[in-house]
Parts: sequence; C-alpha cells; structure tokens
Amino acid sequence: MPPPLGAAAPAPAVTAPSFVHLALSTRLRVPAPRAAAAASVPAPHSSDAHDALLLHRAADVADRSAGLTSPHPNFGCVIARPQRETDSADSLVVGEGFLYAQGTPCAELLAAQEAGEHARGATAYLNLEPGDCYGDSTAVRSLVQAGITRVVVGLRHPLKHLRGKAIQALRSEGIQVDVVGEDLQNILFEEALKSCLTVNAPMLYRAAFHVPFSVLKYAMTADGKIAASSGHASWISGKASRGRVFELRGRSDAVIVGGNTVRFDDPRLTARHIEGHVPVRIVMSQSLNLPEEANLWNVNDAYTIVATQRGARRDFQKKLARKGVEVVEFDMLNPRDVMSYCYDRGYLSVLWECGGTLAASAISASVIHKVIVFMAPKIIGGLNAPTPVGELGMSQMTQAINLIDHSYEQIDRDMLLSGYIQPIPDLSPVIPSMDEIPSVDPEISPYETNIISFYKTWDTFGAFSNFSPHPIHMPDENGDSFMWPSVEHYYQAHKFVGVDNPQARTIVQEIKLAKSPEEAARIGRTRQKRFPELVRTDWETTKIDVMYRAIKQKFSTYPGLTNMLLSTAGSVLVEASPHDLFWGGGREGEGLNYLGRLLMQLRSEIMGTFPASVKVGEAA
Ligand SMILES: Nc1c(N[C@@H]2O[C@H](COP(=O)(O)O)[C@@H](O)[C@H]2O)[nH]c(=O)[nH]c1=O
Repeated sequence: MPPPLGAAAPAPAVTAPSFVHLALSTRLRVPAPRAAAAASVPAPHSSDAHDALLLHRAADVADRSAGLTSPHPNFGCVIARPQRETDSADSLVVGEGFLYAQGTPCAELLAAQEAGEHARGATAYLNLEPGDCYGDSTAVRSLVQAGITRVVVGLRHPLKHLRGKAIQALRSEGIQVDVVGEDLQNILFEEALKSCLTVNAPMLYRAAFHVPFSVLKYAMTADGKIAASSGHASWISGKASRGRVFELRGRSDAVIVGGNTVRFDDPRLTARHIEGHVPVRIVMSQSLNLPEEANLWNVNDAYTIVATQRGARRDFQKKLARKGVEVVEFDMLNPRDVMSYCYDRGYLSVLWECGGTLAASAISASVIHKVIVFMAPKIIGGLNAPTPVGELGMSQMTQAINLIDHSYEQIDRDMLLSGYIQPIPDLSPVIPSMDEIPSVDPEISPYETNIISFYKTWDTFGAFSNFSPHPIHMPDENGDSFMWPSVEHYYQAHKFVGVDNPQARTIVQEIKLAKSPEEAARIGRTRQKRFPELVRTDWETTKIDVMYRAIKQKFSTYPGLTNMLLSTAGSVLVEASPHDLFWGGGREGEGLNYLGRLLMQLRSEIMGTFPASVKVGEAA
C-alpha cells in the first residue's frame, strides 16, 4: 500500500541524489496537503464511487500495452457519460484508449475517436496527467475538441518538465479538472490511486531515485531452495508461472543475472513471445569466468551486455565483443553503479533473475524495489542447496525486511508472493527543479553543464530522439510521397529502399506499417543482421545523408521543435543511445554521436551560422 495520501514516503534507504532527499525532506516540512483528517473528509457520495471505479479502469486500460513494446509511461483514457443515480459506471463508458508505444497515437485521441459524438459533455478519466510535450498538444486538444467537460486525473505527471502543464491547459479551456488527492479526497479513491501508482511504478521510481525500477524475481521450493545442491533447477515453478516470468521480462528494459547463473543454467532470458518487447540481457561478472559458448552470446535472440571489473580477462572481452556482446567495464563492479549506468541508458525497469549472492548484494545496495517469489509445493532438501538471498548481515529476525503492500496469488500449483521493499514514491509534491534548488538548499549548486543528452522520448529534450512521435512527409525513390510515422521508420526502411529484390521491398513495407518506432527499429535491425545481402550496398556511406534528410524534414514540419533546437544554442547535444555508438555518444563519450552532430549542424544551418554545403564530420 503506498503511504497514505499526502504523507511523505519514508526517506528511501537508497542513497538517492541529494536533491531527491531534498524533495522528500521538503515534503516532510510541507504540511501534508492531502492527509486530511478522516473527520473533515466529505462523506463519499455515489459520483465519487463512479469516479473511483472509472479511474481504476483507466489504470487497467493503461496496462494493456505492457510487454507489447518497450516499457514507457503507461497512459490510459476512459471516456464516460455523466451517470444517473441508477446507472452502473461501466455501462456509461463510450470510449477507451491506451498509449501503445512512444510514437503512436495517444490514449486521449484514441478514446475520443472511439467515443465520437458521445464524448460531448462527457467525463474523461486519466491514470496520469497527459504527457503532451515537445510543443504539440494532441492529448489536450483531443479532449477539448471532443467536447469533454470534465477530466479526472489520478496522478500529476511525475516528470518535472511535464507536471501540471496539461492540467493547466485543460483548465484554461474551461474544462473542470479534478485531481485525486487535491480536488477529490475521500477513502474511495485510495484503491484507484494505488492502481494509478502501480501501473507507472517504473517511471515513478526512476524519476524519484534516478535508478531504474528493479524487481527481484526468483522461484523457490517450499523448503526455500532455488536449485538442487548440484545446481540443477529446471523446473521449480510450473509452466503457467514461467509464462508469467516471460510476461515480466517483456515489461522490463533489461534482465540481470550473475556469473553463477550463466555457468549453471546457460539461460536464454528471452520473453519467448513472437511480437513485443525484447529486454536486454545483462551479466554481472567480476572475474569474467564465463563459458566460451552460451545462449546469452547469441545476440540474434536479444542484445547482451556483460558488466565486469576494469581489466578483467581482456582477451575474453575481445572474444565476446567479436560475438556482438557489449562489454562494459566498471572501476568497482557493484549493483548501484550498474543501475546508475542503466539509468543513464534510459532504462525504466530491470528484472533481477540472479542467484542469492548477487540478490543479497543488490538488496544491500538498496537498488531492489520489489520482490516477486514463485513458491512451488516441492521439497528438494540439500545442505548446500542454494537459497534465494545470500548474506544480508542480519542476526535478529526483527531485522528482517518486511515487504510492503504484499499480495498472494495462486498460479496452478505455485504460490506467487509479491511485495515492495520500498513504497512507490508518490511524487505529487514538486521535486525541486534545478533552478529551485539553490533557494531551497544553497549548499547544492546545480552542475554547470553545456552538454544536453537525450534518450527516452519523454525526457526534456526527448523530442530530438528519432523515436519521437513526429510523422514526416517524404518523397520516395519514384517521386511519390509517403507519410512516415517517425524518423526511425524512415531511417530503418532506407536500409532496404532501392534494392531490386521482392524481399527487400517486403521489408520496406513491414517497416512502413510498424506500429511504433521501436518496432520499426527492431525489424530494421534484425532483418539487416539476418539478410545483409538485402541491405543497399552503399548504406554505410549514405546513411548519414538519409538521416539528415529526415531530421531536416522533421524540424521544418514542426516549428515547436525548431524553437526547442534553437533554445539549445551553445550546448553540445548528445544522444545517449544504448545500442550503437555510431549515432549515440555512449556513457564515457566513446560513441561518435552522429545524431547529436547532425542536430547541431541543423541548428547552425537554421541560425545561419553554418554553410549548408559543409558535410558533417569535416567541420568537426
Ligand atoms: N529454475 C527456474 C527459474 N530459473 C531462472 O530462469 C533462468 C532461465 O531462463 P530461460 O533460459 O529463459 O528459461 C535461470 O537462469 C534462472 O535465472 N525461473 C523460474 O521462474 N522458475 C524456475 O523453475
């Protein structure tokens, strides 16, 4: 159960960056605006009950995209007619929608389209404040044009640069906006609020603690073992439980295991579903004492990263790199630094499927937020059989970590226990922005930087990402034109455009129809890997021009983006791309950052300070 409305979440054990502590300490000082004493809370009345039920439904609708595409803020919108006393809330729903993925139509637009004329005078229920940004306002505009007269919002947007903007825009259009905990305060909304928090827990944790939302998952026998003493472990949990694990992986940006798991299980760690999001697989191994051959080294299944100690087995590192495995060295390999690295790469949620030693280390480093246990009705025994969590240094049972908001669910013969080690941070009170901090705590001086890095499309400058939802109208090779859903669609397809081969043309069509930039990227990358002969022979020399053509069209189509680009004048733009160091800058700056360069060239051209003729790279 998240902390009671308005109460400050207990200061997280995680050593979050100071300004987050500040936020929490600020919250501790600020009288809890929402923890109104029960006595003064108005008695619930039927419309509250309807509102709460429909808001809960919006959170459920938001969850429908999970696993289909890369984890992103989950938005759900339910439009319902004002109910009469007699009607049931559900019977009045006239439209629903959820955000499938970054770069696809927003939930509010989809719900308004489904509701049509019935939306006039109706109420829209949103689990999360609309995420309109980069200068366009599709979500707000859709609700206004549909004739919505009231909006109920579960959570204000947790990201500082978005919080409150859409609510203000709706209210300025004369729409009544009721926010849970502010305008709607009664016990009925507690459950609905919890579902709004849960469906976006990853983003809330990431925004609050600057590490991805981490879930520790393990399967154990009734006598608490995760394998026989021989290390043999398949299978402890049943087929249905393992199906839930594949779903969990589909919701995660990355799955992490330790060296032991690789040596003993040789896992694949894939989500096993045909469509949908494929998480990156991360192996943490100090010694790099890993097998030459392993399922994880087959990067056609999924991307693999090996995190190791600086200098470990350099010859083996090279062998892995030749297989396409990315090796990242850390000065001191530990869960917190690896999570901070994953944060920098834009990861929202991470699933730890590691053994007991690494699990204990991650819990001690306070990077685990939630625990999911599959317990099977089996006894395996074994004095040395491995257990789920190694040494935590606790000698008294009273020191045990009590899971918060724990729940049980039976899955065939197994029992699923899940619970939080740290409550979901309810970020409604404002996290001080960088410019507010000095007035709140003069000790903290916002870092001076002129590097603007971007990765996920909902970050402040996320609109610079090729995944941002900005369709571009481009002429194609035979003079016709086509509306590409995103720059990424256009770029990936052009690996195969112009190749005189029916299979290449099919791939171009597949990418044109991909439902999200992430899917377009996955199709483009996997086809390029599997059928290199279908890629145009001059791709390596023309890809920069292809990209430049696309981003020029994008920025000239959307003036809000050009203004945003010009606002960065003087700053270096870096794309913190996790997958390739050609377009991205990489964590240590080892990447070529061509996307950042092209954006800076475009900015200069627009500002008239850069002759359009000079090619990227020559001027650098
Ligand atoms: N044995 C066991 C689990 N083992 C975990 O799953 C990994 C194997 O993943 P994959 O190769 O993709 O099937 C293995 O390395 C370990 O992390 N998980 C479970 O849910 N239930 C089980 O009974």
